[in-house]
Amino acid sequence: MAVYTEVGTEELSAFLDHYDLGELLSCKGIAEGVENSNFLIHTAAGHYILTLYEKRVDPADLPFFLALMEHLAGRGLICPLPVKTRAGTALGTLAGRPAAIVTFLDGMSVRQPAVTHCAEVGEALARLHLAGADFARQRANALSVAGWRPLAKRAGHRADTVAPGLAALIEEELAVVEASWPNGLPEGVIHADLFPDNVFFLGNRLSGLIDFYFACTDTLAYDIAVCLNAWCFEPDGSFNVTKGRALLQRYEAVRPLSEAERAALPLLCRGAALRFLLTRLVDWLNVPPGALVRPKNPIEYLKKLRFHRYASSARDYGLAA
Ligand SMILES: Nc1ncnc2c1ncn2[C@@H]1O[C@H](COP(=O)(O)OP(=O)(O)OP(=O)(O)O)[C@@H](O)[C@H]1O
Ligand SMILES: N[C@@H](CCO)C(=O)O
Repeated sequence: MAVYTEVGTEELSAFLDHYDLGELLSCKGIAEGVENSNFLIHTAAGHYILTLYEKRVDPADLPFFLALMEHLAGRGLICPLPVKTRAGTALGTLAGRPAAIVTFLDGMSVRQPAVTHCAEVGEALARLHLAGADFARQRANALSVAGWRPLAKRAGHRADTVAPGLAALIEEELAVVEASWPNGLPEGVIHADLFPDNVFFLGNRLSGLIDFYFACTDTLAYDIAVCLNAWCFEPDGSFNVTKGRALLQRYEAVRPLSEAERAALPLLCRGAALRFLLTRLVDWLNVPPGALVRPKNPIEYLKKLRFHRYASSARDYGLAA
């Protein structure tokens, strides 16, 4: 579920009075997502998404996320556009929470991405990276390599209750990525969480990207590594090199990779798998009693990490020599 905060019709109508969206016709809570409370609202002006930002989002980061969506939409990327009040602000307060309204995007996410979906996402990611190149704001990635050891500490030896030997494996992986994490690769705005549930399709054509709430300034190729992890593995845990090739080729058709980025790809993929293994592990071990949120399975990322440990070059991901 992802409605943590309920909103009364009267307070929502009063909130909407600040916008040029006309009368409120309906408001429905959206079950998907785990971070924030989301509502589909229908007003005289059309359909919109209302988001109430919950505890894991730092309110100080919200101007970055909202300005980024506006910037990217302004450069032709299909992503939610924050709607402004008559006074010109995109961020307000509703039911005691920071809140924003964004445009509704048509389309549906895919559960089992096919090769063609991977290709589409590769192109969209490259376009996002180019569109973000002149975005003036910066936001450090709190979940990059320096943020992983504190997560591992939070899990501690309880990791072994999820898979025997996991605590030691995490320790080994941290040592590798901390010692050799690449510096000096091209940086810019990255989405950092472009999983299939954050990409919409109409048929086989990509129709929009959502959920920019992990976006930050970081290594562009790391964003590719996140996508290779999220899009190109099969349910049995094997890497589908045809999907990898499709994603990388369409990315490179828009933004070719440098030799240094290609060489770093296996390590970036390894780091990205460790990042999602760790956040999932911490969530898995700390489900609040009675919570309706179903944590995501960390083991999926342990399997992916095992693949990356044996990958020796970008060719293992489908990139031509
Ligand atoms: N602009 C939009 N247009 C259409 N639907 C949207 C839009 N934004 C969000 N949604 C719907 O709301 C759901 C949750 O949104 P989102 O993924 O941003 O939430 P979240 O709580 O941040 O989730 P996550 O767990 O992915 O971090 C999406 O799966 C989608 O169904
Ligand atoms: N995409 C993340 C969840 C946070 O959005 C995961 O699958 O672990």
